[in-house]
Amino acid sequence: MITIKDISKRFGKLQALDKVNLQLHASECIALIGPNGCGKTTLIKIILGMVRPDAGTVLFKGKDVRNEDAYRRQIGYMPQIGRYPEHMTVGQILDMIKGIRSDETALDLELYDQFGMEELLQKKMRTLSGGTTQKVSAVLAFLFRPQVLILDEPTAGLDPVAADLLKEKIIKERNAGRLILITSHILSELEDLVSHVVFLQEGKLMLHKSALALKSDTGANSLAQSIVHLLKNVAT
Ligand SMILES: Nc1ncnc2c1ncn2[C@@H]1O[C@H](COP(=O)(O)OP(=O)(O)OP(=O)(O)O)[C@@H](O)[C@H]1O
Repeated sequence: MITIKDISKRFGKLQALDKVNLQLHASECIALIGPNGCGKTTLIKIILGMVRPDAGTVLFKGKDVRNEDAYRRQIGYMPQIGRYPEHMTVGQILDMIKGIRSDETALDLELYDQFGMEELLQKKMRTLSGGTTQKVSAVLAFLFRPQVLILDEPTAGLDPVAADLLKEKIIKERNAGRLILITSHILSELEDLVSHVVFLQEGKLMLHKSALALKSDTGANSLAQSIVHLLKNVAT
């Protein structure tokens, strides 16, 4: 569904991404992992058209995304830190985004209900805790039933109950055939979610493998263990 071809990006002297190639398909849940600053968020933002690559192309369902905006409607994005107009209420934010979309899709209100958004509608964004702001971001990412979900550290700041609800939702959407790209430093939480692992280091693609192959190659019992194995081997 998404093809990343020879993508490179520099910020001044820093090579944030170096000729990255990837093919991502429907029904996959891909963990995008790697050390701080390895280029994960930059890659996500290039897929979303928020950052322009210096070289290379992104294809969405075979079409080059350059100069094309419509594909973004098919992607739900949950940023690492959601930034919203501070003076607006949760209800106003939701109404505004529904208004911008104005399409006929029946909304997915599952997380809206589970996260108790109804009780928060009158609250101004600036009064929300970090975790509650994350809940608003999660609700928005899933609301329009996108075919692709890009979740950047989605459970960071969520309480354990909310994190569990979000994980259940991710599994449900993966099973319904969506493509899910997720970054997380909490390896144990990827265990039940992930079908494939993409590992970046210093902007380079070091590995793209199925979770099953990774476990059998490393002889580890869990995905978390095999990723630790991988990180240690790369570090030495
Ligand atoms: N707009 C920018 N201007 C300058 N440098 C940038 C910019 N955006 C990212 N970088 C740099 O590019 C590198 C990759 O950043 P990126 O945010 O993609 O890393 P990451 O893998 O998502 O890190 P983390 O795990 O900490 O979230 C970092 O060194 C970062 O400082």
